[in-house]
Amino acid sequence: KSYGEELNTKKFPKDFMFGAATASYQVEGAWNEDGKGENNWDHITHLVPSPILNNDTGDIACDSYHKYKEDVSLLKELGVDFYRFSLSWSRILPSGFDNEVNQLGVEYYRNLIKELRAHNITPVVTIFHWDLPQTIQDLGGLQNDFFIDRYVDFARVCFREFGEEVKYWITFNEPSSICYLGYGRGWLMGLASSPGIGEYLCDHNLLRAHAKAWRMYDDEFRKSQNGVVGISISGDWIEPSTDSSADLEASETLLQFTFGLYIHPIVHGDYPEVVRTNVDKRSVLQGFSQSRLPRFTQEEVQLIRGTSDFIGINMYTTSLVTPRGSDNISDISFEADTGVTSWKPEEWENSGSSWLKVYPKGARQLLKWLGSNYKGVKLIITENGYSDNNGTLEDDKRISYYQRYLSNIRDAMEFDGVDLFGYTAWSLLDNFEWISGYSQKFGLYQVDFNSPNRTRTAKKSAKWYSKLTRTKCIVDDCTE
Ligand SMILES: O=S(=O)(O)CCCN1CCN(CCO[C@@H]2O[C@H](CO)[C@@H](O)[C@H](O)[C@H]2O)CC1
Repeated sequence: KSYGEELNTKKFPKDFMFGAATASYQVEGAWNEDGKGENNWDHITHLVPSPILNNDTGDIACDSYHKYKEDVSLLKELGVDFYRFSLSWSRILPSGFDNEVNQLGVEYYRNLIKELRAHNITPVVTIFHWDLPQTIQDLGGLQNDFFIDRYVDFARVCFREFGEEVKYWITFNEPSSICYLGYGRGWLMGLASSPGIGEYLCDHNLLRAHAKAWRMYDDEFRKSQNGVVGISISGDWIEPSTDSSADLEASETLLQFTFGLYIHPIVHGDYPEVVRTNVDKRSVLQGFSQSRLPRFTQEEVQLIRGTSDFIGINMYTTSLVTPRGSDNISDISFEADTGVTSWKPEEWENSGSSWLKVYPKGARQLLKWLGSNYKGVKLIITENGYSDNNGTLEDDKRISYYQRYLSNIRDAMEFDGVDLFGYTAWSLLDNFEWISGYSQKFGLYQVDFNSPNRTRTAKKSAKWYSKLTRTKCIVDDCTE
């Protein structure tokens, strides 16, 4: 049974920021309008046969490209301090390269940002949330170090075009989903999977691209624009399946392979010890003359260290872990490199997503682990939310999920000294849930995908959230 059910703390500090999030490919639609170029998701969802459930596509999605003013009115109704959204690279740079800037694409984001600021809502902009120009994916995408400078070129265009109004930037959304799922298991990017090899090339290039973009902002834009640049890291809290030392060590190992793989280089400069050692050792045993995990040069270690003004955390759920029984050395994969096996017990509380089991205590444990491993790093929850499959307006389960998770998050701040400055609900709207299509609903607002109007309707959770943003209180009455 998941624990952390009791609501200890219920009230957030008055300056704590609450927001809501979406992502470009999941809500915008207008996939080929006003000069936008094709991206990997246009490509993947148009494959025949399609790998997407029900052959769903983001061709229209929530039609936020045309309905962004309505979206902002919903955000106003929610009373959020900020709105986290992402930029479609191929809407701004149709060829993927900075040889041609699509002014209509730039205008769309300019108008959205203007509308937000007119309603006193702070824009929090994710530069890359998984939609990659197909031209760059065709060149190997993030597995090719050619990607690094293409990304920095794109980031420079974003800072230049929007940086006067945008002060919060996120370079990448969920490196592990991009690299491990995208190139390791062929899920999110090109469907060509390269477990244990392509995914590490992706990690290595993504970290260097992030660092170069942060340095470029620091050198060329920070003085005049005075913003902050971070990154959003996702992963499960990894709970030892027993309190044996082997399980405790297995938990630490998997946390280092999921969170540490990205945050350790950004904070300390290089990969975590256990990641380096495990992959190097297994690569040698497998006959590789070079480790499958590339090495940073000393110069790159200096380049990457200290390249984040904050760390965003996307948290949803928890996994149990234990060491793997034996090591089949011919198994070239991330999972084998970790040396552990993780799972989610059947009996844990469900959601509308098989991978999302409800385990509120994990929220506190994860923040505590991050706070103690990366002292002095400012944290913000850039995604947390709950799915169902029917999009019901009477979404009491979503409210309960949010209350229990938020209380545990508040506990981490109150009792574990975690330095957290904001929280983001995923998502503002029901939207395109990647290869699950529209079958999983995460929105505070229901979207009617059968109507050409893509009608938005407030769920019960939207009314609850709009009270939370104003009272900072997660229950009806906080006068304890
Ligand atoms: O069981 S499997 O291993 O075969 C599938 C695991 C797939 N999950 C999907 C969710 N993702 C993190 C959350 O992903 C995030 O959260 C939202 C909800 O998913 C997305 O809509 C956002 O775009 C994304 O940022 C981690 C990987």
